[in-house]
Amino acid sequence: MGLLIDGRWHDQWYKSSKDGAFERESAQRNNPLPAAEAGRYHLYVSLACPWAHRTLIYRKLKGLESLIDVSVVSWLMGEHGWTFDKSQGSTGDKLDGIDFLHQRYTRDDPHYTGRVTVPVLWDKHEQRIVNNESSQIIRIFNSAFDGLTGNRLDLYPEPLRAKIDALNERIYPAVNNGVYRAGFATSQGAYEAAFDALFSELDTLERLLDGQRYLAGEYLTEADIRLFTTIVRFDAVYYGHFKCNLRRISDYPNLSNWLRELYQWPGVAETVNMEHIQRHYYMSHKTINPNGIVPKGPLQDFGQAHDRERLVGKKIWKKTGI
Ligand SMILES: N[C@@H](CCC(=O)N[C@@H](CS)C(=O)NCC(=O)O)C(=O)O
Repeated sequence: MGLLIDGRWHDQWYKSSKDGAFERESAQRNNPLPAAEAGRYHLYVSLACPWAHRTLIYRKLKGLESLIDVSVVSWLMGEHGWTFDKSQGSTGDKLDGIDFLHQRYTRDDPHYTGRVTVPVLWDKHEQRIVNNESSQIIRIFNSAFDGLTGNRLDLYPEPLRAKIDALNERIYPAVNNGVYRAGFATSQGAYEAAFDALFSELDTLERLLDGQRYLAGEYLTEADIRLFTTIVRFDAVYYGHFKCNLRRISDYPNLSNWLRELYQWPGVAETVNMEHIQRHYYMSHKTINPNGIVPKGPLQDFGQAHDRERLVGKKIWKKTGI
């Protein structure tokens, strides 16, 4: 794993702050979509990555599969960062067969400095990265192509935006990024702070989901998708590999039933790849798992019946006009 400095690749582990806390670099490409066109954009993802996973779910739910093709990187993020090694689960780079994702970044900017992350939304016409921030790519997918697809589903409906924003603001630091802050901490204090904030938020979410079907109420929204991609990885990876082991998700009845409902949502299960997920984390993070042994468990079946029908659910909000 590493980063680009002035367009040159350097193999380097994450730097943590003085007190041992992990700090995630902000995404550097935050552009809106230039124009909605079928076939113009290409999506780069890792099937292991929770941030990239959000974009894959949106691509399914919003009917974008025939408009936006995808290249999947290999599960192993080693000395060259993300690669297109087909022997390690990659599809290869479908655009021009590059070997490493960092080559895509330097094609955008030959002097790029920063981490080379997924997801990436690439513009084939302009030969540049439109956006590499998942929270923005999913907003683009939520509406930009509606005129082409006729898809009216709205995961960020106007009347629920304030609620969704407030949920995201809590859940991102404590849970989505919180598991990484626990796993990549390099001091006991930083680890414990992340651990405590994580389980305090999971306890709050467990209570919230006791009385309502989804995070923002009766509709499935962006807030649920963003949380889902972390929760579905939790027991298999974060519990052990990142030492988030106060409780498993399977110890939380509401969270685990909510997880199953989302997993069983049409199209979602096809976006979950446990082989990529487990291999990526355990094989790539050599500082925390030096021998790269991948655990065989736990036994999980997200296809089991859930009990969420006991609560009122209205599925996904539908836009009235496009
Ligand atoms: N803010 C970004 C974060 C993306 C991110 O950190 N992705 C990880 C994979 S899970 C990555 O590519 N890491 C490579 C690195 O940091 O070197 C987003 O949400 O899109």
